[in-house]
Amino acid sequence: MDSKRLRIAMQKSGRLSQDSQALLKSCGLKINLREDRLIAHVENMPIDILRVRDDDIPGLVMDGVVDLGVVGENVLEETMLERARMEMPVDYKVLQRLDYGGCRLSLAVPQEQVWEGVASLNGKRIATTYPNLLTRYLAERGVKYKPVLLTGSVEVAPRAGLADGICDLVSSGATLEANGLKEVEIIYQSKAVLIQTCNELDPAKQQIIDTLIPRLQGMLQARESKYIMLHAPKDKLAEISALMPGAENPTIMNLAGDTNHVAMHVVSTETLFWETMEKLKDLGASSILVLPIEKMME
Ligand SMILES: Nc1ncnc2c1ncn2[C@@H]1O[C@H](COP(=O)(O)OP(=O)(O)OP(=O)(O)O)[C@@H](O)[C@H]1O
Ligand SMILES: O=P(O)(O)OC[C@H]1O[C@H](OP(=O)(O)OP(=O)(O)O)[C@H](O)[C@@H]1O
Ligand SMILES: [Mg+2]
Repeated sequence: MDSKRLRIAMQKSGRLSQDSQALLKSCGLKINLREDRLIAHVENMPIDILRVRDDDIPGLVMDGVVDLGVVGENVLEETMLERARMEMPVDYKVLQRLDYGGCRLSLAVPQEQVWEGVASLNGKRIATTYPNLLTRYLAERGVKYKPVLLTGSVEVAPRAGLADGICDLVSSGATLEANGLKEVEIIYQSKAVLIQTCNELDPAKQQIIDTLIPRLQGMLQARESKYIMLHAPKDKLAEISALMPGAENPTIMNLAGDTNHVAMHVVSTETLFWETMEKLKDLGASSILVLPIEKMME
């Protein structure tokens, strides 16, 4: 592998892989991806993408084997605790928190069990893939438990008689429900993050990162912003602006043949809910259009 090319580690397949690929593509990277290949070359920039299991990403970054990595904060924190325990290096920099991979690490017990707080887990068997995060959480609360380490299918452990409860990732809660479990305590909230090695980088690599970060931030900002166009009565402009978050400096234009109304264009930092649109209408606004923004640079 060419050491002058920036190396980014990403999950090969799973919950983060599609979104991570899409985000890099939206930053202008042309990724020549072949499903069977573990390294994908970026055609238009000196970047290589390493496609690995998500568990390996924090270690690859902390050991300086890759320059950047995209991983869930849950895996990052778990790896950090594990490596600290083993007295291995744990240095990394968070370059950007991302807007996908949102989930929580939660404790869950069988639905029929009456929940009387974490103290009731004392001496119980808990199945998890995240023993370090779980141990930290329970130790802070004076609870000693018996870990049952599983790397997948954690939710079936109680029914299979392997454990009394579980500690696993939840987003919609459908997997817990399908396995007769209820979420009783959230122990960690997570999203995907872009991290960088603390090793000194070649200036050429640093320059690529300096180009990528504003693009990435522009994409993330654009994704949560909307371009709003509407017609507004001139005497209600302040009230109408106040309903649209982040819309401090709207563009105001005259409307041909109408002296009472103006056209108003606004970049709002949040999407507009139906309820807000209804309030705008009550204030006399009309022709309200909400458009997605593809890219942004301030
Ligand atoms: N239900 C979910 N909703 C949203 N994000 C999730 C969900 N489950 C997991 N994640 C996030 O995505 C990451 C990857 O999850 P996935 O289930 O694909 O991991 P995995 O099975 O360990 O994959 P790998 O084969 O790479 O080890 C998790 O560590 C977490 O940050
Ligand atoms: O609350 P929910 O929306 O049901 O999501 C939670 C499930 O999602 C994740 O697994 P995933 O589906 O990624 O499969 P895996 O365990 O095989 O990796 C996680 O490990 C849970 O099992
Ligand atoms: Mg994994």
